[in-house]
Amino acid sequence: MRVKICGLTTPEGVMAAANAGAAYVGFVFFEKSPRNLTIEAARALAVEVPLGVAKVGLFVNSDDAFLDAILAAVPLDMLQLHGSESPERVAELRARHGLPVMKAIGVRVADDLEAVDAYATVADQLLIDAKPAPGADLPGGNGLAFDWTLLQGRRWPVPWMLAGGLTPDNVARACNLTGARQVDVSSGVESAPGVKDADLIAAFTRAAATVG
Ligand SMILES: O=C(O)c1ccccc1NCC(=O)[C@H](O)[C@H](O)COP(=O)(O)O
Repeated sequence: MRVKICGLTTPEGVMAAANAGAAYVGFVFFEKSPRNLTIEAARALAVEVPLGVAKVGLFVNSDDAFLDAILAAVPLDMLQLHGSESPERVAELRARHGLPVMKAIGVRVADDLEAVDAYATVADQLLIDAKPAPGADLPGGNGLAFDWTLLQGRRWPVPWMLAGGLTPDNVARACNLTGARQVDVSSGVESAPGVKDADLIAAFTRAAATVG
């Protein structure tokens, strides 16, 4: 089981994630988010991430200039695209930056899964997340779960992660229901929006590790 802890904002949070065995740490570059990082803050965090833990930058419909500026300063290992980027834009960014790209897809009903196939041919990984409520400020990181049974029997040709409303209490059940072997969490390991809790991070990775 591989765990991604998303929306880290402090060195303590990064170390808590690494010490708990996270395979990925996520840094948010989206102004409206309580987890948003400046370039300087992100660089300071990224250089402290232990080798072997992948540093994922989360972007929402970012333009080339913004991505260029972040990538010139912050040593990221993967781009997570969490907006309405088209399959063509995913392919373009993957080629332009030479980094693997994970495309997030929001799911509320079965029809939402139709979009996944188009991205599975151009992205390196998929992030299957809950679709936010209409009018929500954030396209992700809302602590909202979706109906996990929608994923039963679904398979894609690239690795995928399950996200959306996961917590230490529900992550094992979510993985057993969906067959997920990678999970992503943000709100479920926070004591307040944007404030990661080391005990919850450790509890989350322990619970994920119980999945057979
Ligand atoms: O975390 C944010 O603030 C955020 C902002 C804009 C786009 C995506 C964002 N977060 C995505 C995630 O943290 C996760 O990939 C995923 O949505 C799960 O979040 P949560 O339900 O809070 O565990």
